[in-house]
Amino acid sequence: MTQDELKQAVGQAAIKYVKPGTIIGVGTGSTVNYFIDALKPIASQLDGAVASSVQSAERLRKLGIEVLDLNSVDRLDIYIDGADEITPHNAMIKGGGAALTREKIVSAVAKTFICIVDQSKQVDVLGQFPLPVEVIPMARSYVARELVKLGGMPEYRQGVVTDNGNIILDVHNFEILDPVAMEKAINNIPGVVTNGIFALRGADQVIIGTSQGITER
Ligand SMILES: O=C(CO)[C@H](O)[C@H](O)COP(=O)(O)O
Repeated sequence: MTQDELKQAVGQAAIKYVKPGTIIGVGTGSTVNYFIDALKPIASQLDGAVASSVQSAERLRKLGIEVLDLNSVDRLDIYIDGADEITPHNAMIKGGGAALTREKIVSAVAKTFICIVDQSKQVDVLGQFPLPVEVIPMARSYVARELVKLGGMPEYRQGVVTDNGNIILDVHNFEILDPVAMEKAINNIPGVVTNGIFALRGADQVIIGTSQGITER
């Protein structure tokens, strides 16, 4: 199976966790796009969705699913999203699609974070994928210098402005042996909105598409 077929398979596999009459949290990316497409037959049974990006919101609306403001929702049973890397302990790097801040906020509200990935996203140690950091534009150079002090090589993601009006620094050269400590350390730099390590709140469930079939843990 191709990587795209594996993404489609995990998107479909996540549908069984969507209960009629609920509001769901929906992430961002190509894997999540397959999940949204798979919602089509049950779209009318949902009470709505909270999306982590303008892109996902538009895709949900095309299916007739009402997209709600997070401020009008006090609980989400599930949040479904992809990842750029995931460890056996369910710590992740996210933000390849620049939606990391909203992803972190919406997932924080959800009771269960279900991560859907193809097998290529599995790693033992986070950091091969450059770590996205969302930064207030005026703090870009300062934050970049602080990230160098932490051992990283930040690269400005040219031409990208997040849904929140900020910029992204992609940090190369990190070997993230303690994801919780690193997540906190980077978030402590003034000017950082958030970083793409999801370890303080990792995934609760993971659906993995492999060439041998779907596995869950
Ligand atoms: O964090 C994300 C977007 O900000 C995505 O979940 C992550 O980049 C994975 O994307 P894809 O499913 O396209 O491989």
